[in-house]
This record gives sequence, structure tokens and C-alpha cells, in this order.
Amino acid sequence: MAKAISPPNLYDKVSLQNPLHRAFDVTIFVLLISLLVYRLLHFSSNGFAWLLALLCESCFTFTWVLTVSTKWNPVEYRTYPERLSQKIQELPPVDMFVTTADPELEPPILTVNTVISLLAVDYPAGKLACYVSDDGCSPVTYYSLVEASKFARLWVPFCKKHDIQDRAPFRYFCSEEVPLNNSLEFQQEYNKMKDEYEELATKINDANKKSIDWNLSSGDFAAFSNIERKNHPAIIKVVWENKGGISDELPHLIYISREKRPKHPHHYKAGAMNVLTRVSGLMTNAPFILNLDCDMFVNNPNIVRHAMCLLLGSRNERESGFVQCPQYFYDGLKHDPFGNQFEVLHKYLGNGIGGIQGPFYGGTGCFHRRKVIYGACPHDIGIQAKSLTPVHGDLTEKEQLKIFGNSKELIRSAAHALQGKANTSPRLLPNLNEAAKQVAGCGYEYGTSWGKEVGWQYGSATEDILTGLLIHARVLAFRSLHATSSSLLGVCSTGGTNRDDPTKEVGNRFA
Ligand SMILES: O=c1ccn([C@@H]2O[C@H](COP(=O)(O)OP(=O)(O)O[C@H]3O[C@H](CO)[C@@H](O)[C@H](O)[C@H]3O)[C@@H](O)[C@H]2O)c(=O)[nH]1
Ligand SMILES: [Mn+2]
Repeated sequence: MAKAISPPNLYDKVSLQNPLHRAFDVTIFVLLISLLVYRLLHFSSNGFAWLLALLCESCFTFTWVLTVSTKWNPVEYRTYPERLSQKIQELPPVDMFVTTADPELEPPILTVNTVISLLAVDYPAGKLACYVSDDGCSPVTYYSLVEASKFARLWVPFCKKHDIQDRAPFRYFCSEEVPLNNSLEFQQEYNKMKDEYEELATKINDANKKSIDWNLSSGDFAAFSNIERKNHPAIIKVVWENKGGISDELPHLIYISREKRPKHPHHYKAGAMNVLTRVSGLMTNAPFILNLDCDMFVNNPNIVRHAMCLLLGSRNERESGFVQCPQYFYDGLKHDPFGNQFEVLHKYLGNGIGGIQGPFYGGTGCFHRRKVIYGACPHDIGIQAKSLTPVHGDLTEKEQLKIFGNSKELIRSAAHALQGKANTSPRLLPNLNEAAKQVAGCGYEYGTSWGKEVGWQYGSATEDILTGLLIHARVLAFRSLHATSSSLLGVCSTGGTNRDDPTKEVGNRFA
């Protein structure tokens, strides 16, 4: 049975130890050792087959011991977002990153749903900014975001007023049944929102099928004219700016397509994440960063507050280097034949790893500390930190230029982030556009520490493993956000080997 093992705070660490499981494991361990001893004792009187059996059983025992020791002390974290207001004066800002790479394989309607669900989270909007990285450099994606921000201005107040839980509109409207709420006012607003969403989906789908007449040569879309997907300058556009930092408005929404040139490596998602980190560092410089792939959406509007309980509620920052939400998927097949839900990983090993050092960084759905991404150790390990990493709060200007690159604005903001200071003089986002384009350039990182000691690591097609290992080496522990296990949901494979097909299916369901 579960019992609390630490005093109530912003979170409780709850032990999930099961004495019966432990008794089974000890019994199996004794039996395995007895078998190995038996093999050894009778080794000389048996032949080659006996040796082979001994080797196999030793390997099995070794991996079994590793697995059991990993899940020996399972824990779960229960978070209490309602206590945040008693514990801290002001909620910290969070920069939210969405990555998309291809409007064909990842239809913009899907990306738009991810973005809308992020814009609608229950958190002061003035503290949030959503940055979308488009590696496809697609005017359709940009157009979709512009249209989505117009829709979100109606959708977000509707969700907050009626306490809607499914804030990705395609999920909310996917049921044929109208939600049970008898008030006439709700029915009218529901019907209006449904029409608005259908209109948005039709517009985006028409744009994707190129059945509307694009005028790329002038106005807002001129930046997309005469460009190739893999050969173009940086395009950065502020789709929506929450000028006064007002809580009831929409968060900032910024579109970024980093510079790409044929002879420059772009480093896949890691490269996109580093550009997002630098541009957001210039613009909003929030101390916390959340990343979602464009095929996931927020299923629990309180997710950011839950994560803050773990990030702010620890005794010191070393105990929560990052907070990883487990990846779950919606509309999976019965009995999960493709193993999308990682049942064993999350339920058994995941809780066990939570009791040791915490989870691995798994890419999407992770809340990071900006200064840890910048390569620093949490402050409170002082001098020891300097032996672990060259990045710390007392860098000289020359060191800063070498590490972070040749942008004075970025260096200033990075110094603030490393010293744990807030952005002192917020500026209008469009005024930062030129500086942002500089740090989104493909040559910006040459000779710097980006991709090595700073930011998301290069050298592997998947950015999360190397980056996670590097962070694990610098920080003591990590938290897994299990209390709200389906807070984030993604598209999963429902057939065959091509994982992109279901993405298309889901994306087109409403269009
Ligand atoms: O050049 C690229 C390639 C990919 N992406 C984005 O990266 C994300 C993940 O790529 P995907 O191909 O969907 O990888 P998955 O295997 O589905 O993703 C899992 O594995 C990745 C690599 O380990 C992690 O980054 C992800 O967060 C994790 O969900 C998507 O949003 C893509 O749009 C880019 O932005 N630029
Ligand atoms: Mn994916």
C-alpha cells in the first residue's frame, strides 16, 4: 500500500513498495543463485552443453538483477498546484517550444492543435510565450498559425469560462455528442466554437492543398517568396504579442524558420531546439522551457502548474534538473499491439527509476531549466560546479562570446539566465527581430559551444539521449511527472511500419 514518506509540500514522494513483489523477487533471486551453484558444482561431470547453459543462466541472472534493482524502490510524485500561491509570490515565466519539420508529414492542423492547447493552459498568459520552429519553412504553417491565433482569441476564454479539459479543439470536437451542460448560453457558445473550428480547419486544409490563391510576393508572406526549403534565410515573425503581459490575453506566439543552406549541417531537431533557445533567450528569456513535438497536445490544462510544484518545491535545484512527462498516446489500438504506450517502461521501470535518480530525458514533454540547458550546474553546488562545466555565472565577456557566440544581446540575456535574474527591461518583440535573425543564422554556432557544452547536443540523429546524459552528469536528480500521467498525449501508430500515416489520418479528420 502507498504511504507518504516526506512531509506535505508542493509535492509528496509516495513510496509504491509492495512487500509481496519483494518476497517474490528475493525467492527468484535465491533460486537463480542455487541454479548457478548447482551448475558450478557439477561442471566437471558434464559436457559443453552444461557450459553453454551456465553462460546463458549467468547472463540472465545478471540482467535480471539489474532490472530488479532498478524497480526495487518504486516511487511516485503527487503534486499540489493549489498550494503554489501559498508557497511562492509569483509564478515564473515559461517558454514553450513546438517543433515541426514537414507540412506534408506533419499536417499544419496538427501543429495548430498543439499550439492552441499550449496557448490555453491554466497559467498567467503574461508569463508564457510559445515559439514554433518550422524546419519546413512553409508559408502554410505560418498562415495556419496566424489563423489559429485568431481562433485562439475566442477558444481560450471559452475553455477558461467553462473549465473545458480537452483544450486541443480537434479532441474536444471529435465526439458527435454535445457535452452535458444544459445552459442555453453554453449550447450557443459551443455551437459557435464548433463552427469557428470547422472554418479554421477548412481554411488550413485548403491552404495545404494549395487551393487558395497565395500572394507570396507582397505583404506578410513576402518572406516566403522565391525560397527553397533547404536554402533560405532566417524568417522570424511575431504572430501575436501580449504587449502588456496581461494574464487574460493570449501568450506571445512567435514563428521561427531558422536559416538553412545546402552546405551547412542543420542537426535535425537538436539544431532547431538550439535556435529556439537562443531566439527565446533574446525575446523572453524565461527560466523554464517546455518542448512539445507538433504531434502532441496538452491534455491537462494544469500541466505547467504541476511541473512547477516539482521544479520549485525541491529543497534545492539539484534535485530536479528537469521534469519529464511520460509519453502517452491517444486512440491506440486495443491491447496496444505496437507497444506505443510503453506500459512496462512507465508503470514498472519508470516508477523504479523515479526512486533512484529519476527519468531519462525523453525529448517531447520535458520541462527544462534554461540555465541547465546553457550548460550550467545549479548554483548551490558552488565551486564544485566549475570543475564540472565551463559555464557558470561569473564568466568574463571574452569567455561568454566564445561559449554563446557573437551576439551581445544573447550574451546579456544568457548572463541574466545563469545568474537567475529576471529579464530587466522587456522590449517590444518585433524590435528584437534583427538580433533574433542573427542567432537563427546557420553560421552562428561556428566556433562556439552550442551543440557541445551548451544547448541540445549534436552528433546523434536523436537529440534527447546525448543531451540527457550530459545533464545527468551535472545535476543530481530528476523528476517524472506521473501524478498527471496523461497530461500530454501524442499521435501513435495504428498500423504497419510507417509511423507517418496515422499522423496524416488524425490531421485530416476535421478538415
Ligand atoms: O530536422 C528536424 C527533424 C525533426 N524535427 C522535429 O522533431 C520532433 C520529433 O521528431 P520525430 O521524427 O517525430 O521523432 P519521434 O521518434 O516521433 O520523437 C521521439 O524521439 C525524438 C528523438 O529521440 C525526440 O526528440 C522526440 O521528442 C520524441 O517524441 C518533431 O516535432 C519534428 O517536427 C525538427 O524540428 N527538425
Ligand atoms: Mn513524433
